[in-house]
Order: sequence, then structure tokens, then C-alpha cells
Amino acid sequence: MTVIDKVKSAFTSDSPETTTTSTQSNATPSHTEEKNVPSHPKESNAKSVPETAVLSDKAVFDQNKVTVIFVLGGPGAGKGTQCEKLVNDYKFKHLSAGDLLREERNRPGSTYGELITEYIREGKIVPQEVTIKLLENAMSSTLASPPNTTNEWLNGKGRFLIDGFPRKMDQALKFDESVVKSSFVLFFSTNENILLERLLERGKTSGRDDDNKESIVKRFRTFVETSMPVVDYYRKLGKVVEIDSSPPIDEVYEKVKIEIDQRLNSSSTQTSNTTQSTSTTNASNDAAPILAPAI
Ligand SMILES: Nc1ncnc2c1ncn2[C@@H]1O[C@H](COP(=O)(O)OP(=O)(O)O)[C@@H](O)[C@H]1O
Ligand SMILES: O=c1ccn([C@@H]2O[C@H](COP(=O)(O)OP(=O)(O)O)[C@@H](O)[C@H]2O)c(=O)[nH]1
Repeated sequence: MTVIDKVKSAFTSDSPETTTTSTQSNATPSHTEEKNVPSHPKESNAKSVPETAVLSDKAVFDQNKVTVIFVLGGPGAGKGTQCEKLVNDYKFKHLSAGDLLREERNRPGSTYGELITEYIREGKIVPQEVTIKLLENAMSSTLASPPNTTNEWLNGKGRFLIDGFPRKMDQALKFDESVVKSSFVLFFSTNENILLERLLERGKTSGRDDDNKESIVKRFRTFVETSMPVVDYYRKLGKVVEIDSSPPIDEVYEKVKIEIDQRLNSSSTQTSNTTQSTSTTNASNDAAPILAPAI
């Protein structure tokens, strides 16, 4: 029995040991059957249960200190490209859910390596416990060793761009509940022809086994069926900032900066120039929310 078979059989078990939450999505793609990762896989010895499968039932981080912006958009919309630019200008930590999954897949001894490989190749959404725990772990270690000494990262504070997540309703609700409530969503929209063209081009050098036409088609389907409901959910809450990502990269980024500046207390220039000493000057702002009133 392969690891995938073992995990799948655990998923389909009726055992009460299988983790369930009240936040399950109705938006499961029609072509796949996805269940949660069991918190205590039946056949495992204790060491094989990865930390990645146990989620808290209350928020791990204080939302007054830790700001999370979700970055969503179809595959190839330019999420990673724009995030990289924002990191330079606004001192965000960029966490790509897809990158974290690929790292976990490549980690020797990972229980979920084969499972992640199959889900990514099929364009399906990896069970939420794995992805959320990877994100939470990455956030914890970033906060423990902040990427810089700017005011945004003093005294336990931090600001994260979470890229390519949440892609399914259960993830969205569970992250808000168990990690920290997100502030808003940057949503990059464009059309499928552009996405396809970009992904095929990226596929020439990315080394990703899902940047091929067959996987891309599946990813598009998952995006429409499973991820767009997440965008719609946040849209109803007034939390979506939609940006057309069809124009050239720098043009898109100009729009992104305008939107971000409106929502953060400091502009990119101010933030970029902030040093430890100016942070001290601003220390009285510590408890102030980083974000302007809800959009
Ligand atoms: N606005 C843009 N115009 C043209 N090409 C772009 C644009 N944004 C991104 N790209 C290119 O498209 C590909 C996909 O972008 P990427 O940021 O990796 O997308 P995502 O993270 O949304 O999957 C990359 O090769 C990138 O260089
Ligand atoms: O929260 C997530 C994010 C990504 N993925 C998987 O990782 C793949 C690649 O995602 P990534 O964001 O790296 O790339 P994109 O599809 O946006 O180009 C997706 O198709 C999914 O299979 C996932 O299961 N859950």
C-alpha cells in the first residue's frame, strides 16, 4: 500500500479519530473527493504523526499585532510576481502556500509527500490541515526571527502576504478561526487565455510538474469551482480589492501600491525608509491597527 493509499483509506474512515470541522465547504470540486487529514492516523506510530496535522481551535496570533493579507487569483495571474514587489516596498513577509507545500513534499521523511505530489499534479486542493499548519509554522518562525527591524516587526508584530491561499471555503474559515483573522484580500483577475499563455511560458523554466497543459486545465477548473466561491465570500464581506492583472507587471503594481497605501498607515516610501530608531519614535502606535477602516 502506498502512502497515498494509506492516507486515503484513513480519509474515508468513519472513525471518530478523523478530524472534522463545522466549517466544511459545500464547494468540493465535482471531480474529486477530498476529506480532512486525520489528526491521529490509525496505523501510525507516534513519530509518524506530523505536527502539521493538528490545528488550534482558537486564533494562535493576535490580530492587533499580526496582519494577514490574502493574495488570490487564478493560476498564473501574477500573485507571486506582485508579492515579491510588495515585500521590497512594504516589508511584508511573503508566504506562498504552494511553495510551502512543494517544500514539504520535498522534505525527506514527510508523511504527506506523495499525497501533495498527487494533489498538485491533479490541480486539487491539499487537505486544509496540512496547508494551514505549514502556514502557521512559517508565521511562527518568521515572528520568532523577524525578517527586518522595521517598526512593522517590533514587539511581536508582523505583516504577511499569504499567496495562493485560501483556495477553498473550509480553509478560509478555519484559518480565520485557528490562526488569525485576515485583513483583506488582494484579488488579481484576468482571463484564461492570458493565464494559459503565462503558465506555459513559466513552464519552460519553472521545473513545476503542474505547469503543463493537462494540469493547467484541471487547475482552472478547480479555481472556478472551488476558489472563486472564496473570493465571492470575502467580496460579500467587503474585503476584496480586485485588480486587473492583464496589463504589464509594473502597471499592475502601480495600482496595487495605490490600494495598499490606502489601507496601510504608512506609504511604501515611508516604510522602506523606516529604521529601528524611527520605529522607536512610532512606538506609541504599537497598539494601533495597521489597517485603515474596513474597505
Ligand atoms: N502582468 C504581467 N504581465 C506579463 N507577465 C506576467 C505578469 N505577471 C506575471 N507574469 C508572468 O506570468 C507568470 C506567472 O506569474 P506568477 O507571479 O508566477 O503567477 P501566480 O503566482 O499567480 O501563479 C510568470 O512567468 C510571470 O513572470
Ligand atoms: O492552499 C493551497 C495552495 C496551493 N495548493 C496546491 O498547490 C498548487 C499550486 O499552487 P500555487 O499557488 O503554487 O500556484 P498557482 O496555481 O497559483 O500558479 C495548487 O494547484 C494546489 O494543488 C493547495 O492545495 N492549497
